[in-house]
Amino acid sequence: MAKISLVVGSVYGGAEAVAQQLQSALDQAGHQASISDAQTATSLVSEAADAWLVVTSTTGSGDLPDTILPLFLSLQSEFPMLPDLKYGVVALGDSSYGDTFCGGGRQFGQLLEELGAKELCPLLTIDACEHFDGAPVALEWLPNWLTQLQQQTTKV
Ligand SMILES: Cc1cc2nc3c(=O)[nH]c(=O)nc-3n(C[C@H](O)[C@H](O)[C@H](O)COP(=O)(O)O)c2cc1C
Repeated sequence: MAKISLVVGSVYGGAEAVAQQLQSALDQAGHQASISDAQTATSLVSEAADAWLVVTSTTGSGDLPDTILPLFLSLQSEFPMLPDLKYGVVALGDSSYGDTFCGGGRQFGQLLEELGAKELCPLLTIDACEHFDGAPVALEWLPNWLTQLQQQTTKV
């Protein structure tokens, strides 16, 4: 059983709905998952999760939504090193935006990498051009992420 904090960035609710479905699936799999309301690095780190699952859309031109931006900026300025943390990123975007496709999720993943956290699976992109509902795509990706989490947390 792992403790997992879901970190969500959403403008219109799509990423939030995906995060809720992931939380239910994680709970059903016997993990302790919660959607974090942390706005600062300190409060998120104090949740003492084994893993963070970032679920965020992109707004503007490759930017993070306002619901997750304060946390991102706080992590960037406090810069806590997180070598024991595992993470995954589920990035919602729209490929018609070209170069900035899923830029928000990519920025968050890049920052976590710089903080020394370990990415369990390559970032998942969910393209609004292809999927009206992103939840099935995320739920299909989740088991592999969980397998990696289990393997990494049982390693000595
Ligand atoms: C004003 C606006 C700007 C957007 N900019 C981008 C972008 O730069 N890159 C991208 O991949 N998607 C972009 N999107 C698409 C959204 O990220 C996508 O529709 C996502 O599924 C919305 O999720 P949400 O409901 O959680 O906000 C933009 C959407 C809007 C409305």
